[in-house]
Amino acid sequence: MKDVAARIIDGKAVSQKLRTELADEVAAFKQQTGVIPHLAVVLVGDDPASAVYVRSKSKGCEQAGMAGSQMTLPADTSQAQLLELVARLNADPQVHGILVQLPLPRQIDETVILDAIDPLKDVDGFHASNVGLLAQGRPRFVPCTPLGCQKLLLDAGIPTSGAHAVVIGRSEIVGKPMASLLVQKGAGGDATVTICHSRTKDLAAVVRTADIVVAAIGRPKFVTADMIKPGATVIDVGINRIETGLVGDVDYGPVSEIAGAITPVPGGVGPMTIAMLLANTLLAAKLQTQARR
Ligand SMILES: Nc1nc(=O)c2c([nH]1)NC[C@@H]1CN(c3ccc(C(=O)N[C@@H](CCC(=O)O)C(=O)O)cc3)C=[N+]21
Repeated sequence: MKDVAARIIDGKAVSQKLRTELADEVAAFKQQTGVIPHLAVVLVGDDPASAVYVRSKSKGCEQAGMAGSQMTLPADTSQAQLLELVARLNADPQVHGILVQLPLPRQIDETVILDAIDPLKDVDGFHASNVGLLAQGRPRFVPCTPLGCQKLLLDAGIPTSGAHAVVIGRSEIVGKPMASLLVQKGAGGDATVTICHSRTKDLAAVVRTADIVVAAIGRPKFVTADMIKPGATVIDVGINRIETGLVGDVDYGPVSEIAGAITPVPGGVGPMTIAMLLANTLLAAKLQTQARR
């Protein structure tokens, strides 16, 4: 047993640092090109939690010296109407990044919408061509949450090369791209990667072999202390709103007594997601400014 509490990986602090660096890069880009990077965020429906994220995204843009705009469509918007808005944003040379907030109402097929976004404006990295580029090891836009997790590991000096990383969850937006990043050659990669999911046999035994655990299941306190090898690094991607407030996918108290390092919720991965979205918006502006010359 390990009796020293884990090091807390402070995602809020790391994201602040990255956002300050980004603001300098944005200023230099504006000076060189006269172009102001612009992120357009589209929200369908009036889910209050989504509205809060959407506002923090456009606020983040302004803090970094970029432009943020948001469009809210009614919950009964049709797929055709949303496609029309996406086409308009695709054609707008002032807009460099487009984010359509997920989940979408049931009458709209998410993959149809995501694949309609211009891949050079796809700051979420969810378009099939960006997914393919990441899988091929030549990433363009990498999904913000897994990219933020990788940056946290790098910033905290957690070695990934040769480490056994276990990703719990096989979603297209976190689990799969996270595994791609960790297995890739180079810094923040070179890990031996296992993906666990709801059909995995003896998941606890697999997770117990991990040097790095990335929990992206979407179930509150799913990862318990008995699943963690002493000294392992635990990255908690979960954002679960329960009666007692916001909790992650990790049973934080007990796990933090076993782990070597751990991300809290809130203040861990969440703020990094926003920072990566802003970084991807600058990348989008750069790609489009080059493309037009
Ligand atoms: N197209 C699309 N792209 C997304 O990136 C996307 C999305 N749809 N739909 C919803 C999820 C969720 N998401 C979060 C981002 C930041 C925090 C975040 O900053 N959380 C803070 C606290 C938040 C709070 O207190 O409510 C934290 O963890 O410290 C959380 C969740 C992005 N998402």
